[in-house]
Amino acid sequence: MTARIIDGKAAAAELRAEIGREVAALEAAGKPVPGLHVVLVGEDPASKVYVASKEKLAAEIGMNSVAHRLPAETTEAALLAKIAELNADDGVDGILVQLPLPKHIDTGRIIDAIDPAKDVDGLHPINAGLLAGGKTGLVPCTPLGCMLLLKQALPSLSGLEAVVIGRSELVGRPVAQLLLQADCTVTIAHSRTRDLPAVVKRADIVVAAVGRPRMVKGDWIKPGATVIDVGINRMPDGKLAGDVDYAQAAEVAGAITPVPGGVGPMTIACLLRNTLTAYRARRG
Ligand SMILES: Nc1nc2c(c(=O)[nH]1)N[C@@H](CN(C=O)c1ccc(C(=O)N[C@@H](CCC(=O)O)C(=O)O)cc1)CN2
Repeated sequence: MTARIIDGKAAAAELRAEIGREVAALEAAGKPVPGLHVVLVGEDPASKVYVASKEKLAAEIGMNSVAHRLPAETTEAALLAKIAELNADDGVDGILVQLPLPKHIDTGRIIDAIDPAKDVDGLHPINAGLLAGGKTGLVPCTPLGCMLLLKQALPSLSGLEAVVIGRSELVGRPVAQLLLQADCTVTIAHSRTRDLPAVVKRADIVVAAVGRPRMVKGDWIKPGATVIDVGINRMPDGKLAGDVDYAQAAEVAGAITPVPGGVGPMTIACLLRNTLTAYRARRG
């Protein structure tokens, strides 16, 4: 069997175009356009690329897109002051602080300072709590992207066995909550899970979010399963690899996301969707 490729690049382009039409309709009605503000601290090369991409794609669909680039030596107090300024600005609908932050800054303290109504990353404890309670707040972008791809790939998720590998606050935990909301039977596997291959083998849906290149092997996958690979690992040759051994898994799975071109592009499209959601919740 050769798996169907789930094309995240195409799905993301379609989602951005749809949001762009909604932004154009707001503008045509004489309303302000949504404002997305992304904060980058320091010079991490990958973060610089992601922030530039967020800035460009938000502007491309007509949003008011602003990137705040702060030096690596920025203090926690200065970053908190920047967030307070953005929280208080009525023209700001979405605030995202690019992660990882430099080590001298406490990430939790920064996330907690963002107005939950503007937290388009969905990481604030209020939004995480709403998600854990099965309610709708702002949902983290990558998990939201995984769900949109799964809903596109499968006729129904109800009753399916889902195994999420990884328990991070950014991906593993929220995607597990979303799968539960979609009536899947969910297992969160992690570094202490015993016999991980056997756990993964019973899954109809596998979401790999561990950050270890090609860790999930083809013979771990149940024939016909849907595989969502969240890993984006830069290899010594400069190429990207996912957390799943794609060549092996594609021989067994029913459908699979590639890396690059799978979940990654959905992350930014979902950020734009969250910005529009935050705008509508605040401004109608
Ligand atoms: N505050 C946040 N920080 C980070 C998040 C996040 O959701 N919020 N996620 C990642 C980085 N990220 C967005 O910020 C991101 C990662 C990957 C992609 C993407 O489109 N990847 C492409 C490949 C790009 C490449 O060549 O490097 C793909 O997979 O096809 C977009 C956004 C960590 N930080």
